[in-house]
Amino acid sequence: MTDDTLRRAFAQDVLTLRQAGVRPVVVHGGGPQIGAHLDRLGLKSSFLNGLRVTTPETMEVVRMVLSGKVQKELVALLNEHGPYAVGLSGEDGRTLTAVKRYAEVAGEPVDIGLVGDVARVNTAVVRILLDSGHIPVISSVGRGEDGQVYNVNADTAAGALAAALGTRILVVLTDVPGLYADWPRSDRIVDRIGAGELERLLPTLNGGMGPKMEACLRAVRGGVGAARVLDGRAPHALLDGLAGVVGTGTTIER
Ligand SMILES: Nc1ncnc2c1ncn2[C@@H]1O[C@H](COP(=O)(O)OP(=O)(O)O)[C@@H](O)[C@H]1O
Ligand SMILES: CC(=O)N[C@@H](CCC(=O)OP(=O)(O)O)C(=O)O
Repeated sequence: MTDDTLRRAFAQDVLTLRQAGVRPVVVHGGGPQIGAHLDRLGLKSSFLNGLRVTTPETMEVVRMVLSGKVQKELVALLNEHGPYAVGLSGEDGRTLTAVKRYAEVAGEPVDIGLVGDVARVNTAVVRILLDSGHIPVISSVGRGEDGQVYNVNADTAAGALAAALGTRILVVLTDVPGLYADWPRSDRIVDRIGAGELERLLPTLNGGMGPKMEACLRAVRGGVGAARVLDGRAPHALLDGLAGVVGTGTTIER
């Protein structure tokens, strides 16, 4: 999403899917864009368990960048060929109700501020948009029942939405070719993995792969047909991945 050519190829893929009768829902993050904006403001930020430690000041930037910048750019790109895409924050229509999430270090919970997990999904507005032929584009910001706005990891938001909508497939685009079997070594990619095996593997995963695989697990456990982690650095990764081009990514099966 930080490379214009890749972003355009992604938008084309989404539009091609829509034209083919698929009803895509786009959930986006924007970690690098948030990082760049925090730098510009001279604000420091750090990650724990792949999650950004989020102060109220950081939250303001996260919300602004995700719902105000990354989302609007993506919507504009999708709408170059027609009035298809509609941007929604997880806050809108109470799509994502969040609950405070803690990191875990040595089995102990660690407070990482305004980071949220998805407690509940309200699919009403998303379904209205899908039924009217639109492409919902959703940012991973949620509101808690406590009135607080929470920073939700984009993979977490996508996994929860996929399960709530009962989608056929969850596709996760990232910056590696898939799940490395022997991380930090990168010579072997896991082709496919079942939910049970992934659950056992989950505590050993670090960095952003933790929330990503947890989201895939949540999706398939929640009834989604399959989840696929694909290398978003390859142009048209989305269409190639769905077409089952051999050697692409990691598939998480029920
Ligand atoms: N087993 C693993 N396989 C692949 N990547 C891993 C693994 N463990 C940790 N990672 C890290 O997770 C990163 C992907 O997560 P993240 O940075 O959150 O991506 P995104 O921004 O796409 O959500 C990779 O770039 C890699 O550094
Ligand atoms: C809690 C948490 O870590 N939130 C993420 C939200 C954006 C995101 O997930 O963006 P990517 O998909 O580009 O990583 C963050 O603040 O970076």
